[in-house]
Formats: sequence, structure tokens, C-alpha cells
Amino acid sequence: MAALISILFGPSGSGKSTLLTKLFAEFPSKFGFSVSHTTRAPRSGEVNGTAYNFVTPAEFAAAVANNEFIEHATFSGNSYGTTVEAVRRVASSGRICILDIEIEGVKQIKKTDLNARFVFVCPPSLEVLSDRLAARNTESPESLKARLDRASDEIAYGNLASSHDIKIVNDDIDAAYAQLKDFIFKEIN
Ligand SMILES: Nc1ncnc2c1ncn2[C@@H]1O[C@H](COP(=O)(O)OP(=O)(O)OP(=O)(O)O)[C@@H](O)[C@H]1O
Repeated sequence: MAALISILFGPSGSGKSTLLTKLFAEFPSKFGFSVSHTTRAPRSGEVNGTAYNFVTPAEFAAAVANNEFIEHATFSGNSYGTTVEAVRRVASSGRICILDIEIEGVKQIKKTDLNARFVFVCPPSLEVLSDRLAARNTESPESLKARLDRASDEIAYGNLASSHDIKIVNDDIDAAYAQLKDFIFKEIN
């Protein structure tokens, strides 16, 4: 059977990065994060090749034309994608591959024969999501609005039984993390 890939999705600010940071800190050699490509500018502290592979729109378009992506999508004016190479790199290091992707990417991966499990990370409410995103202090007012505008549709998609293998409501972070670990280890064994 092909190597298992775990996929986290959910609206911006739902807590995907926070959960994955905890997972990688607790199990540094067990899991590997497939580093996505993006045309968006790095946020302060984001390292190229670690947070994302930061590329120009022209480089991104060339990779699309070259069929290098498993999935890719444009979101708030920036392109994001996961290359076959990024996933292969994790698998070849003997680690379990984890992806954090947009809904369009989820739909694309569902059409492939990848052995993937889908984890919907859901905020407790739109109000909490809005507060957390604002407190993160990473977005311009326009970007914040664009992310919140998309959130209702993303939550509606995530709530479809066919979209996810597990839905985790990220209210208390420790409880959400315990659910994530429990699910992933059950799937591995
Ligand atoms: N359970 C929680 N309780 C309180 N704050 C939280 C919780 N989970 C995450 N946060 C905070 O909410 C903000 C958004 O979380 P995070 O950056 O992990 O979201 P994300 O889903 O990865 O977003 P994006 O898709 O934009 O990368 C962060 O500042 C994080 O510290």
C-alpha cells in the first residue's frame, strides 16, 4: 500500500500550523511536513524551504506547466501548491507525510489514488476565528477580510461527511491536539 499521507485543512486561523508545530515538536523524527510552494511574500520569521518554498509567479507557472504539482490553488491573489517532489522527499526520509492545504487542494487530492486521510480543523465559531486571526497580527485588513469571507464556505465544505475522515473542533488546543494524535496514530497502526 502507498505511504499514508495525512492532510489538515480548514479555514485560515483554525489552528492547523499550531497543531502541526506541536506534533513535530513531540515527534521530531516520525512525521515530516511537506513544504508547499507559494507566491505570497514571507511573513516575518518564515524561512524559505522550511515554512514554504517561496517562488515568483513565473516560477510557479512554470512548475504548473511542467505538471510538478499534486495540487495547487490560488487564494487571496497568491498561488499555493504541493509538488510531487516535496511529498517524495518526506516519504523517502522514512517519515509520515503531513500536508496543510486549501480546500481546492483537498478536492484535487481526492481525485488521485494517494493514500490520504483528511482532518478538518474547525474553529469553535466564526467570532473566535476572527478574534484569533486578528490577534495573530499577520494580515492586512484586506487579507483578514478575504480570509474571513472564505471561512463560511470552507466550514460548510469541511462539515460535509464526505470531505473529512475526522473533524476536530479547535476550542481548547490541548484537547484538539490529543484528538489529532489519537487519530493519526490509529491510522498508522
Ligand atoms: N485552541 C486555540 N486557542 C487559542 N488560540 C489558538 C488556538 N489554536 C490556535 N490559536 C491561535 O490562533 C491563531 C491562528 O492559528 P494558526 O496560525 O495555527 O492557524 P492556521 O490554520 O495555520 O492558519 P493559516 O491557514 O492562515 O496558516 C494563532 O495565533 C494561534 O496561536
